[in-house]
Amino acid sequence: NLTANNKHVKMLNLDQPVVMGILNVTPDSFSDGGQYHGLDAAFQQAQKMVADGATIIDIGGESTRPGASAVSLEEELARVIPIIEHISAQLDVIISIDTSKAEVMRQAIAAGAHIINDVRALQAEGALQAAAELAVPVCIMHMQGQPSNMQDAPAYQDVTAEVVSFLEQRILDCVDAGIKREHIILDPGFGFGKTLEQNYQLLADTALFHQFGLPVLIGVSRKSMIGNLLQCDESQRLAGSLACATAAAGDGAQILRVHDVRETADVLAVVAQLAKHGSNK
Ligand SMILES: Cn1cnc2c(O)nc(N)nc21
Repeated sequence: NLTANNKHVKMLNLDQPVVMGILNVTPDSFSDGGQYHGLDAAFQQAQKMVADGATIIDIGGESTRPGASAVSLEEELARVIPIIEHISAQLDVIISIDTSKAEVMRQAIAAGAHIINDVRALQAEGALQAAAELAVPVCIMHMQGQPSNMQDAPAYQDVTAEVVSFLEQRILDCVDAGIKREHIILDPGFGFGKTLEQNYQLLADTALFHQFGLPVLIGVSRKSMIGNLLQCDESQRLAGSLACATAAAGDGAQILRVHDVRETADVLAVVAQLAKHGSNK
């Protein structure tokens, strides 16, 4: 169990897989197209995701889709702090801040966020120290390259072995920096410097990421690994996303980061029910 920050002590019980609802407050987010840019619209979306079964709301002010451009600190803060304050005051839900910037981490936690979600695994200036000082759960994710170039030519000898060993080393770096080991959440980083085949290899290998005894977060919702396979745009990727969620949950993933909360929560309920009946194979 991950205890969120002392501001609102919330227990994140991961005995069963939980849904993390995506709340992009960016004008170019690849799926919502920034329709939640306004505070009220964003809050209503958060409210709906909580009602639909989201245990965590992941708030991001800088799009990390392939080719996305960087966002200034001021702009990112302006996008995320108001909505964090609003959700923290009005909803009983765990809030994660999707950011790589140390200052955004600090201000987001001060504003009521409980978890740090960093696609750059705390590699930016001051991020490791900030996460250690804030003493909250933190998700570290593997990315090859940067959003601006990661999909140009992803290359691995053995994608799973290399992602596993990156996370293994990053855990050591985090612990050395003073982060409690039990506060760390691991994420293979689907779509972050991986080809379609490499993404499916990682998904097939989900169970291997449990070797560290830490929660595993999976984010495949509506991604190109589904779109390129099915040749469809984001609005047509629900079935593919749910198939991936089913596979990941079946392999013990604890947190699923998704756009379609209701449908994913239903999938997890069925997977949990099925898991109660050990097979007789
Ligand atoms: C912000 N973001 C986009 N995709 C993601 C993924 O797969 N994992 C995590 N932790 N964050 C993500």
